[in-house]
Amino acid sequence: METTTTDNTGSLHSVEMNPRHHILNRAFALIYLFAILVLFYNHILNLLNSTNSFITFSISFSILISDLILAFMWTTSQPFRMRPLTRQQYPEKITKNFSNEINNFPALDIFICTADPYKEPPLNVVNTALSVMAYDYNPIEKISIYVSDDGGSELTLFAFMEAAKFAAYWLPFCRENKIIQRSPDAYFNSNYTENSETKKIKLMYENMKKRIEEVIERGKVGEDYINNEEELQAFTKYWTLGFTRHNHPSIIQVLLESGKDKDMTSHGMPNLIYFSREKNTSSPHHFKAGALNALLRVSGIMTNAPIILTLDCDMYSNDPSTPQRALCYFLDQTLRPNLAYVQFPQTFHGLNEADIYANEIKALFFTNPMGMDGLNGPNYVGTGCFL
Ligand SMILES: O=c1ccn([C@@H]2O[C@H](COP(=O)(O)OP(=O)(O)O[C@H]3O[C@H](CO)[C@@H](O)[C@H](O)[C@H]3O)[C@@H](O)[C@H]2O)c(=O)[nH]1
Ligand SMILES: [Mn+2]
Repeated sequence: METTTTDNTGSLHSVEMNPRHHILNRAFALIYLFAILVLFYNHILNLLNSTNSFITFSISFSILISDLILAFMWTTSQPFRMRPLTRQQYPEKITKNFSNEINNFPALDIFICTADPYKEPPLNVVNTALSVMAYDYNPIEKISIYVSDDGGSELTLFAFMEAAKFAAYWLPFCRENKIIQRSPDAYFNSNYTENSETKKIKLMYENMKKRIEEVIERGKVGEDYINNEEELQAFTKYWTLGFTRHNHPSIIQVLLESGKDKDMTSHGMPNLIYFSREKNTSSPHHFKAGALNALLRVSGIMTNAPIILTLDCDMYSNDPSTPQRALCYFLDQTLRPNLAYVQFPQTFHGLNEADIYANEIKALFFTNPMGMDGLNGPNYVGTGCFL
């Protein structure tokens, strides 16, 4: 396939324009436009011939209006087909060409928003967090994960206390075995090779899952689930009489402290912070946007990383080199003045194979953003975005 690729050797990323793609898209648009014009010509003829009966006139007229709306929608989507771009990153070059960067990646703050422990099970949020805590990042201590809980739920905090303990085993397991799926749930549902080590870690995951699910079922964290004085203090300090999810002071609980907490192999760990912003019924909370604003203020004081990744609670990262891929753009000084964010597309799991209902939403996450990239840059889809 003939393509135009811009890749100065040593560059951390390349951009590819496929001229055949462009010509075919444009030719198709032209043929389609011609067909639309013929259609409207036909509609107008029908309209003129139906003036003697009110009913046939109104039918012809309403069909014309509907087709006008569809043609308008088609026209607005066409610019995205004119100049689509494909991008490629070379994270392995960060090590080669930026030897001084390898031990000095910039700090990265990761925001994960959740809002309700019953609609968004904490076990899923834990999987989201573990998939990014286990990123290949050097040093891992530079990563800080902030979990924003708009549900203000002790159940979510409990789930993350458990996750912090499990992470001490999960992170070295992923690192040493070069696991790709670093969300435990996705990993144990994949075709992994079973051996004594995977059996052991699966058992630990199942234990954590059982504890989290039992607590959710009971609706409160019983004393028998609390392991130490520190945990007890966190629950009794915040969840006092009069605490409701719509009315409570802010809660910040540091569950893992990088530099202090180590995993089972004495390797460092990222920061893990549970956070629930202050809420009261008299002021609007502005949903996820409000949560992100509060996270910006908290992280600004605690870690203030130059790069932030935003994630929803119902997703996980499926590639441990993701932050390095984003760095391929952020480390490029020539790109920097015009670079607002680096966004990854969402892919969905659990769809039927042929995706007959188009649940992948390919146009929203692939086709349109790649087309916008060739014009002025893609729109922000709200998640999976480094900024
Ligand atoms: O008061 C709230 C309400 C929601 N959320 C979180 O916001 C995220 C997105 O909400 P969801 O209900 O899952 O929306 P979706 O339609 O699945 O998400 C898409 O649409 C949202 C609204 O446009 C964007 O914010 C998301 O990034 C985008 O993935 C979730 O993590 C929620 O936990 C909060 O933190 N606080
Ligand atoms: Mn969602």
